[in-house]
Amino acid sequence: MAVTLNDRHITAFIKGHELEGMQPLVSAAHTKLHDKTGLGNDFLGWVTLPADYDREEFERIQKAAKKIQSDSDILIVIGIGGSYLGARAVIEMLRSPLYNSLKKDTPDIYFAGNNINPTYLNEILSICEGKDISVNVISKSGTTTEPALAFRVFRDLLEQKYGKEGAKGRIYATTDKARGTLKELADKEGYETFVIPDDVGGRFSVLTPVGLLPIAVSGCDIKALMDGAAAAQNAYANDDLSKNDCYRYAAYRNILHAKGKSVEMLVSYDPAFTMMTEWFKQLFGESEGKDQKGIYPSSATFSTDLHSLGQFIQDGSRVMFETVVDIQKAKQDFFVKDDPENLDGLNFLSNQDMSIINRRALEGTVIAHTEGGTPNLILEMPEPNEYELGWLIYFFEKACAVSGYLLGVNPFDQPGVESYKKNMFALLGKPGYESEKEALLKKLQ
Ligand SMILES: O=P(O)(O)OC[C@H]1O[C@H](O)[C@H](O)[C@@H](O)[C@@H]1O
Repeated sequence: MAVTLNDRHITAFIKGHELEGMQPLVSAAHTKLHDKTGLGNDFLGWVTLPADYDREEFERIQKAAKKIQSDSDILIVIGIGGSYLGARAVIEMLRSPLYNSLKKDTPDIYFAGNNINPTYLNEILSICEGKDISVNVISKSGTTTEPALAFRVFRDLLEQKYGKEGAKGRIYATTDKARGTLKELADKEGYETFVIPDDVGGRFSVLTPVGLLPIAVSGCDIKALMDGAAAAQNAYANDDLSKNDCYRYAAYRNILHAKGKSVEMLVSYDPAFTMMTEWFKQLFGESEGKDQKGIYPSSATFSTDLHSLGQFIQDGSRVMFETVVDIQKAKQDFFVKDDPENLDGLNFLSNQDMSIINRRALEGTVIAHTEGGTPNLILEMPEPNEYELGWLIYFFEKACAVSGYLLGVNPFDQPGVESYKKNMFALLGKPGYESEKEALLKKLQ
């Protein structure tokens, strides 16, 4: 079954001819993407990846996942940004945000190297005490500070615990095929390595070994994930806006942006989807937010955030639109029983599944927010399974690329990320940054 765009509620904000007017622009973006003639055309490997991924490496991923499942209580996944968010997002969505606390026969999974907070690191280390551990260190560049620092700590821990030879059999490195410090280290130490293809940027890499190894360790069916993405690749291969939901979503975003909607809120009614919204924020934020342009990607999980951000969405500055991911089937439902005494006055909710109550919350909110002046697009995902999620991931990746081209930016670079790094390195005294240090220190006085 397919992920589909329900655009019924957008008609209050966008007229038919506005969408028709976008067709030539969308077709031009489509051609750039498929003929590889647009900005950033070195980074288009993800477009056909679901069909042409490396099958031999895929087998190795599944073998490594089985080994980790059989010899480890805990898998530490070290990475940041595109080398972190996708794996965590898929595991939380398909297994559970409470994955580590569930009764299960797969290892616990902790994510490290996604911040520089010492307390967080210490807490993970103490959880590891007395447990068998494997480590998957992930970095495309192989030089990112946060994961490199965390890996130094966990490499040391594994070598202390298992000896150099034992540690070697428990460390898996996912990185560039040839370049970077991590690749050199992995080759020198003899770790098993997995390759992030040159032409797939970090934020588009969840369907490469970056995401696939940790996701497989959690017990998800990575073949079905890839099959869903491949189905989406087929479904969105035609540029006709009336038949291509992915492109229609990109076009609507662009029209709304031109009408002053500068914030998109990705919303779901399932806490398991919350990390998917974090993945979405990197994907769209780094792809579109440049040259002083772009829609600011934000997120909310309802009904939770209806009790915090709901007021603003209904009634605050009219700067945002919502994209609601409507996951139409709950993994597990809960039957709300009748209470003969009805002391809490809740019998109007009883004798039905809780998912129905959640659905009424969605329906009521979509109408309220739309009437309040916040446009709502709805993405219907029939079931929370591997196939559908693979489809949804590809949907967002392709929509993001087309949106970026419609906006006139290079969706595949992230030059703005370097500024803070330069300052941080200078302040920490990294060799090569000496001249900047003094000037920065003066600014801090
Ligand atoms: O995979 P890595 O090379 O370690 O990069 C991890 C992340 O860090 C960078 O600063 C970029 O802004 C991200 O796009 C990237 O996903």
